[in-house]
Amino acid sequence: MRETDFKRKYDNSNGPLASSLYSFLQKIPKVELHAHLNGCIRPDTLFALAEEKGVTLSSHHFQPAKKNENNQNRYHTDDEDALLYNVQPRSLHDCFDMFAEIPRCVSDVTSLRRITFEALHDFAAHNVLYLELRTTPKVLNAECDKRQYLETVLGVMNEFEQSRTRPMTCRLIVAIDRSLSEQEACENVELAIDLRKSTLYADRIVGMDLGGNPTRGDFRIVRPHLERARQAGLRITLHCGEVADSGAMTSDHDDESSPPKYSETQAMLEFGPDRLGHALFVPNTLWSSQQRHIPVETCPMSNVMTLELAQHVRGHLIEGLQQHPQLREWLDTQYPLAIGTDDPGVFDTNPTKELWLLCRAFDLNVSMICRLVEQSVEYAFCDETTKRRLQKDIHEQMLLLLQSNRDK
Ligand SMILES: CNc1ncnc2c1ncn2[C@@H]1O[C@H](COP(=O)(O)O)[C@@H](O)[C@H]1O
Repeated sequence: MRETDFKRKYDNSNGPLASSLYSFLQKIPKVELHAHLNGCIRPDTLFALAEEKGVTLSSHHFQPAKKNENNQNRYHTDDEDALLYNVQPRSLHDCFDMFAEIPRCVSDVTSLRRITFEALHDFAAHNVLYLELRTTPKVLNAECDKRQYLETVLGVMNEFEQSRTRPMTCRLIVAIDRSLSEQEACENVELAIDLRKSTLYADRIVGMDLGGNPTRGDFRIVRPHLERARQAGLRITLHCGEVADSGAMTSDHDDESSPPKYSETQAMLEFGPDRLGHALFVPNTLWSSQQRHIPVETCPMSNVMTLELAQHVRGHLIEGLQQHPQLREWLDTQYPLAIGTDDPGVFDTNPTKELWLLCRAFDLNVSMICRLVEQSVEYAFCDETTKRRLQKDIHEQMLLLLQSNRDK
């Protein structure tokens, strides 16, 4: 089948073929480079853990998804109809409220093991062949300090890989929460460096992430610790420009007598991270030509929700995504991108849904989306041998899938 035929077959936006597109996308091999462990929690697991531990969750945030009643008949109704809407409250503010509540339920090693296993299982179910999962190490209780927290997650990754006939390759990124203290940042970096000395974890821990509430904290405080991590061989990804020039220290004064404004986004670009998370508000003037090649981890559903893009179109996700501040330009200019889910449990998403939304919002055909996925392996933090093996596996699987569609 030629590319134009594919486009005709799979790009029928509101018609019954939408489900064919979804099931095709579900089968393609994928790469997930931007997922936060606690944000992956299955809603059912969260409710079960809350009950078990006697935790009352805020009813505003933790409720089953509702359909947008006003618009149920506006679009063609097919199996995929439920995917079109997300009217749950998930502004940036809402989701950080939720992030504060989840650890009250994931409060011991047993529940940490459970959410890790389930997250890995859920990614593998969408044929993710390579996963970089990130998490902020936490002290859960007297039996579980930050080191045990990370060792638990790493242990589950080992078990998961060994138990599957066609294993998903799992890697860990140790996260720093920018809203916490410098000491926390320092501890997380030292822990990541120390754990990598063990042959058990040397390959498994690949990088550090700076995340957390973008309206809090200051990159300048964390920067020396990230520098140290980089010198120790860890790769660095930064949540950057998630809100307009993030950073609590930005000066309000802009007259000639006052010192130049501190731009956190600029400082992050100058640091030269290996990848950027989100990069929603990075003015064109800030990027030097070299920085323009820093790959971006983009998370369509998360962006639609935190920027409240779908609110203006009655919760319709595709129309919401079309308002994304950067994606159209990135796709048009073939900017280096990796498509991620961010927090599948919080945003009611999964790796297939992300690709499906992207295809439908920006009129991408399946060949384009396959190319995008294949290219994103290049931005992974694993070693070169693993990358080449993955590229080969992904390419072969994609060819087989495209071939079998041609034969139908
Ligand atoms: C919505 N976009 C986002 N922007 C920034 N940080 C985010 C995030 N989504 C998640 N996190 C970070 O990941 C933590 C949850 O996973 P872990 O407890 O680390 O496994 C959140 O508390 C936040 O620090």
